Amino acid sequence: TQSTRPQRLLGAVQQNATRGDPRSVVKTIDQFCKHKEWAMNVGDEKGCILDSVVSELNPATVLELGTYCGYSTVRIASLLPPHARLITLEFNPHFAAVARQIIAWAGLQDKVLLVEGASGDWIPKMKEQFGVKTFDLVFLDHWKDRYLPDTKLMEECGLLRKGSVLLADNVVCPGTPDYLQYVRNSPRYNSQYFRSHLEYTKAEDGLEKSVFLG
Ligand SMILES: Cc1ncnc2c1ncn2[C@@H]1O[C@H](/C=C/CNC(=O)c2cc(-c3ccc(F)cc3)cc(O)c2O)[C@@H](O)[C@H]1O
Ligand SMILES: [Mg+2]
Repeated sequence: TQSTRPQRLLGAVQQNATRGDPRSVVKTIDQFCKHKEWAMNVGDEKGCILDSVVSELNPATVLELGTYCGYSTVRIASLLPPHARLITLEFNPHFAAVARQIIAWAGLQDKVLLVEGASGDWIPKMKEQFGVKTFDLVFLDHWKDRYLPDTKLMEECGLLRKGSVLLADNVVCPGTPDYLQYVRNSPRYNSQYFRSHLEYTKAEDGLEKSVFLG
């Protein structure tokens, strides 16, 4: 049977990255996407911005929406303090299976909880199912038309506190116009655009960092 791109990406990690070394997993995926096949990982340029936001925030609880192959999951989890936890939501079982193996190859499975299912179904269950109070950081990188409804849902479910940070990928390309308009015009957020490029290309893209004001 034909392999899928995520399977080929996993193969590259298993052949070239050092087990237990998140940086080598990240580097291997970026090499694969630059020289073999493009894939929709946040990439190394926006990834450095992601790293700086995570390092500065030093979050105890992180939510990622849209795991895909686990590239940003590995980047974030590798920067978390020992008892911090990252919950990542992915509704495609094949992508989830690949991501689990990539997260395990990086040795980060103890910090990461990959939950299979749709964000809209799981966000309302975060408190009762996982004992989450609020999230210090949310990384949005799933279907672009879900950023706004899921943000409103997180507000309604009391999952954001004063100072919680939303970091959104692709606010320029493919673009998330309704989400941007909301966080940039709502009095409940302080929003900032970090200009960068679409992963592995010269096209413009960027990350929007929005601090919830409570
Ligand atoms: C409600 C719900 N619940 C759970 N999982 C969910 C979910 N909605 C989606 N997912 C999951 O998350 C990933 C989806 C990511 C979507 N990302 C993009 O479409 C994307 C596209 C580009 C891109 C840019 C220029 C182009 F020409 C082509 C593509 C770049 C990117 O960085 C992207 O992120 C994928 O793994 C999907 O199964
Ligand atoms: Mg993205």
